[in-house]
Amino acid sequence: MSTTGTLDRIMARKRQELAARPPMAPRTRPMPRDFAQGLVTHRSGRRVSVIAEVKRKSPSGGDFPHADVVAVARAYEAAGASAISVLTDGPDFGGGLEDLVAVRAAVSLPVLRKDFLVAAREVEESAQWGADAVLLIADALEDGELREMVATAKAVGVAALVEAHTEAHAERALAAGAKLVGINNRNLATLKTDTGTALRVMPKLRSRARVLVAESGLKSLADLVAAQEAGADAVLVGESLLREPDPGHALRRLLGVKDAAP
Ligand SMILES: O=C(O)c1ccccc1NCC(=O)[C@H](O)[C@H](O)COP(=O)(O)O
Repeated sequence: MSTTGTLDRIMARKRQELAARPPMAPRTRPMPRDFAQGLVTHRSGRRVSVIAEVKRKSPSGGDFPHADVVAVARAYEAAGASAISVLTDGPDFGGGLEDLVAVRAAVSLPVLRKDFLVAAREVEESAQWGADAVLLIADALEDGELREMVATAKAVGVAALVEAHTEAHAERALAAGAKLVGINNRNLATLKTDTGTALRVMPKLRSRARVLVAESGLKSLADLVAAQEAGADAVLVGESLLREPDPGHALRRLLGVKDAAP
């Protein structure tokens, strides 16, 4: 692939980690929750859905002040989130699969496993650990890998949110069979964020994707309205909520809830 920088470094580490570990022991999968349906219920309504993210740190943002990701996820649900995104990468994001299990047990919302998956076997494992959806990064996967991982997700009944940073990679996502497409405003090679990225790319995909998600760098109700007008069903928001002392209150404010004072 042509990307260089942070994403390449993480993907190379992930490939090494996978090669060095045996397959995980089978687990009893909890009853799946419908990730896509939860995101499109607002399509005819007043606003986009929010996938609210928990993570303890990130390469671009450093440390976030909320170690208890379960408490944050509960607050997000109470504030009106439609799904929770859980970073399960340890070295760069401070998370793990135990967070996925704990968050899912604490909320009734669908849960996205946000990680840097490199093989179909990890999609199957994600389902067993209770993920209702997995993130796949088109920019970092070859066409064959992407097709196989999307097909595996379908076969095991997990939603695949296929993320791209450019229109060309979004086209590859659709060609690989993706029905849920995320446009990441953050360039994962350079970590620079431009919230205009999703606004430019999403209209070109709208008629061909079941679900469109604008991701990264979103901070205000105006950002959500712009995403909705460009065709988004949902937005994925982490850092702007996690920087606040009360992430649940921050989400209510983001959603324009009247009692959420500034
Ligand atoms: O955020 C990073 O620094 C990062 C670095 C390398 C790969 C992925 C990275 N982030 C993933 C995401 O894009 C975000 O977690 C997600 O879209 C939420 O974005 P934000 O609201 O800006 O936290």
